[in-house]
Amino acid sequence: MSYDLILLRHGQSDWNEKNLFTGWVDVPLTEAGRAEAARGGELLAEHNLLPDVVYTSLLQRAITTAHLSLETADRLWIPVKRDWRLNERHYGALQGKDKAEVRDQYGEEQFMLWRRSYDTPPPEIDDNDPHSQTGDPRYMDLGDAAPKTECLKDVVERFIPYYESEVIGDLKAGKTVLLAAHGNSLRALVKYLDGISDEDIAGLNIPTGIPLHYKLGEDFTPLNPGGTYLDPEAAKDAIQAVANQGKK
Ligand SMILES: O=C(O)[C@@H](CO)OP(=O)(O)O
Repeated sequence: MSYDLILLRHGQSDWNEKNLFTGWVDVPLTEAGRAEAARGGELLAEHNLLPDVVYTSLLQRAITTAHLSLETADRLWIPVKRDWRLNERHYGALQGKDKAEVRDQYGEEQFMLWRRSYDTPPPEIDDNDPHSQTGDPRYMDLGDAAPKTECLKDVVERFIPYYESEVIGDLKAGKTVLLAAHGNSLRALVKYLDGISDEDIAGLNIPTGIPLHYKLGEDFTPLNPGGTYLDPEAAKDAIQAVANQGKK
């Protein structure tokens, strides 16, 4: 018995293109990002990995990516489950800031600590910051639990319990699950699936728009550790591009 789980980071967003820290800011896909999403759907169809259910975050770049890929794969009709727990990591006071400028201002070490360390969150975002989510109706139910910054550990702590209680149930029922989410929320899940250490996860980057297939065994651990990118060549270059962000 095995289970099919597909992780899909959204296609390029406006702020990926501009090299800005994004987090919970709800920016749209670029035209290139929309094309990546459609190509993602083609890859699903080519590999006969047709999702039976899709999970998305509450952010339009993941929602649109899921929609465009499912449209291409002719699976627009499947059930959709959306939850804030799949959201990108909240980037705190860095949201809206230029990555290269932050790196120049604070230095490489602090930049990488904020960006990739497991447990050092950026400073909290101020409620009056134009990029704060305070008052956003989609997070009203969260009340005081709504984050104002997060490190990767915080994402693991919100996302993994949800994965275990919701997603595993669908997998158990024999459904092929597509999870359309974000660079850091998917890093949190990959850390958990592959048992990556707090230190080593710093070196793992996920490219936009390329489906990553995990075949899970009976105990829901990967039969193909690290997963399999459906377009491995494109993934290699794209992973390097994410790693180099902030460099000039
Ligand atoms: O800005 C962000 O929200 C994320 C993903 O684009 O960036 P990074 O890869 O630097 O964590």
